[in-house]
Amino acid sequence: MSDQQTQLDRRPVLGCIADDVTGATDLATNLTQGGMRVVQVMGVPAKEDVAGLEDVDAVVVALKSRSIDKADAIDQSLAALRWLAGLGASRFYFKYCSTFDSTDQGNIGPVAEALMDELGVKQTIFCPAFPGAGRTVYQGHLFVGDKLLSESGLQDHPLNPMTDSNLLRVLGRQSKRSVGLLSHESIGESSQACLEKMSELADEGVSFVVTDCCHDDHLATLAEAVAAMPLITGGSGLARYLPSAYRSAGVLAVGESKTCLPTAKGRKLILAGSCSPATQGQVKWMRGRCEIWSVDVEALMENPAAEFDRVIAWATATKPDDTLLVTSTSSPQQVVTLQQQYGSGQVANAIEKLLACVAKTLVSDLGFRQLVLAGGETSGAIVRELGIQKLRIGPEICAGVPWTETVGVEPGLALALKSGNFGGENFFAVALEMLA
Ligand SMILES: Nc1ncnc2c1ncn2[C@@H]1O[C@H](COP(=O)(O)OP(=O)(O)O)[C@@H](O)[C@H]1O
Ligand SMILES: O=C(O)[C@@H](O)C(=O)COP(=O)(O)O
Repeated sequence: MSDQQTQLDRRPVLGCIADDVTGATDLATNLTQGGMRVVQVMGVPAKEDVAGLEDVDAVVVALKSRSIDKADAIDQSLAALRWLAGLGASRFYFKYCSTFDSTDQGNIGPVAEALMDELGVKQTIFCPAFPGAGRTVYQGHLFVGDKLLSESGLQDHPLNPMTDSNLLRVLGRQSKRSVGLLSHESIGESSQACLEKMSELADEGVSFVVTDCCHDDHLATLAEAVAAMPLITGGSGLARYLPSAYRSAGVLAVGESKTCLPTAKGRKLILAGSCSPATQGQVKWMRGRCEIWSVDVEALMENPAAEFDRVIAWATATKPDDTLLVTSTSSPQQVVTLQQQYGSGQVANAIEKLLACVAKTLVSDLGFRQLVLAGGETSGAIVRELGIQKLRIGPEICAGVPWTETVGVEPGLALALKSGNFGGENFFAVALEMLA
């Protein structure tokens, strides 16, 4: 038994590694709804840091490894795996985006491969589907609502444009492993049929299995089929059905998880760095409904300190009960122009840094305590700047986005970390009204 385990009453059943922070809360809320007690930690904690992890069923480690160099993503993911294994977890979940955000270099395939090697696992599944949020997979092709991934707006993502909807091809470019399909026919039949098909694929040397999934019943069947696998990979949809599958398999006690809204009181702040179509619509919807600062990205690139000073001066001049929204969201054409002018990494970093520094100053100097953040990379940068280490998961605002509350830091904050492409057009207002 490891030192970590001796300090815990029970071992978590499931250890999760999420490649971004909004993805982590998405996963955590789905596991919670399935009845697991879940804690989310930011980055890989120190070995001895097990506070707050007593009596949990699942622990989610939130990394910021989606758009970094693949060697670094592998190192961080392996460190997370080892820390979770040290807690006693025996099953692991690698969570990435339901829109499979990645490039030909990775990081989904290479990280999955490294985790498989570390665990001595020969086969794993790739299940990004999340029908509740409109993500389905048919014959290995990913759809967002009624559109193929490559026509859904994700083809214009600033960091990982998704221009191919065929996940077998996408993974085939990221790894030398053989990739196969578990089709909706097997999944529609039964979990036993899935196991037989996966075993056939294994005999053919297929170690990466992309799973079709058209609706929630498919996820439930798939969850049963994979309940014994040491490593599974996917979006968060499958997570909703895993707790029940684990209970049926006898590895998770019957229990319920209760969630409650965060109690932090204070000013309300929305920070949106996502350029996804959903966030663009949500920002537009807020016009006239709160005070908005649109970042002048060109001015920021020329003189970051001056743009920061302007945002803070504007925020300081607002009334104490105003809700503030600071956004850099731009149309695909504007993003391309800015990237050509300054470089995509440079623009992304400068905006993330600005929003993170604005968040820090508004929290520490102006009493903002209820924060809604839009965008995975954006949220990762802000949460890091705020020094947040653990989150308690609260009630869901929309599919995949819960309210959360910081644990163990002063001042306590209510945080909603929204995936760029999640939520209806009134998401920001709905989220904040829940706390009113
Ligand atoms: N106007 C812009 N031009 C170029 N890049 C931008 C702009 N606004 C934001 N970005 C960058 O785009 C990235 C958006 O990623 P992210 O925050 O993960 O959103 P999403 O959840 O939509 O993927 C961030 O790195 C952000 O800094
Ligand atoms: O699976 C999903 O779609 C989300 O959980 C997710 O990963 C969000 O990523 P961002 O769109 O970058 O916020």
